[in-house]
Order: sequence, then structure tokens, then C-alpha cells
Amino acid sequence: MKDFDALFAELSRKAVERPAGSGSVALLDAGVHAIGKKIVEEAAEVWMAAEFQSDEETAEEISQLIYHLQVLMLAKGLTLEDVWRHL
Ligand SMILES: N=c1c2ncn([C@@H]3O[C@H](COP(=O)(O)OP(=O)(O)OP(=O)(O)O)[C@@H](O)[C@H]3O)c2ncn1[C@@H]1O[C@H](COP(=O)(O)O)[C@@H](O)[C@H]1O
Repeated sequence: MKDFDALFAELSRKAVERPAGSGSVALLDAGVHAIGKKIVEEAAEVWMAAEFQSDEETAEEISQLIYHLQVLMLAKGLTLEDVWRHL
């Protein structure tokens, strides 16, 4: 099963190698503004799922929020350590 670090490593690779058909590459190319809008959208979906949907659906929405946060980190050139040191 993929975890947070494995996804970040995969996305970091894709940002450099830019494979054809990667949605992540397209999102990186769309820029911080577009990624930020997705984060807001996904955060709202997490909230709504937590209040009105199943635990499984909530977990899926959380995974999508995490994914978009990681794409934003890559767009900004932030490392995992840059974030972890604030925890
Ligand atoms: N974990 C994810 C992931 N989570 C969410 N998403 C994207 O976020 C979308 C979910 O957003 P929405 O709920 O808004 O659904 P939607 O309305 O269909 O999406 P949009 O039309 O708004 O793009 C999905 O359709 C995916 O495009 C993800 N895209 C990719 N990954 C993983 O990232 C890695 C690289 O993926 P590629 O860049 O596609 O190769 C792979 O391991 C993937 O599994």
C-alpha cells in the first residue's frame, strides 16, 4: 500500500521526468493558483464527507486532499522536511 512518503517520491520523480499523460504534471503546469483552488475544493469535500458520508468516502476525500497538498509542495519547491519541522 502506498504511503505519504512513497506518493511524494513518486510525484517528485514525475515532476522531473514529466511522463506523458500525467495529471500531476498537468496540474503542476497549471500553477499554484489552480492547485490552491483544488485544495480548497478537496478540503470542503473532506468536511462534507465527514459530516454526511461514510468513513470510507471520508478517507478517500482525505487522500485526495493529501495528494493536492503534495502537488502544491512540489509546485513551491518545498520538501517534506520543510513541513515536518513545523509539526
Ligand atoms: N493520489 C492521486 C490523486 N488523488 C486525487 N487525484 C486527482 O484528483 C481528482 C479528484 O478530484 P475531484 O474530486 O475534484 O474529481 P474530478 O472532479 O474528477 O477532478 P477534476 O475534473 O476537478 O480534475 C482525480 O480525478 C485525480 O485527477 C489524484 N491523482 C493522482 N494521484 C496519484 O498520483 C500519482 C501520479 O499520478 P499521475 O500524475 O496521474 O500519473 C499516482 O500514484 C496516482 O495514484
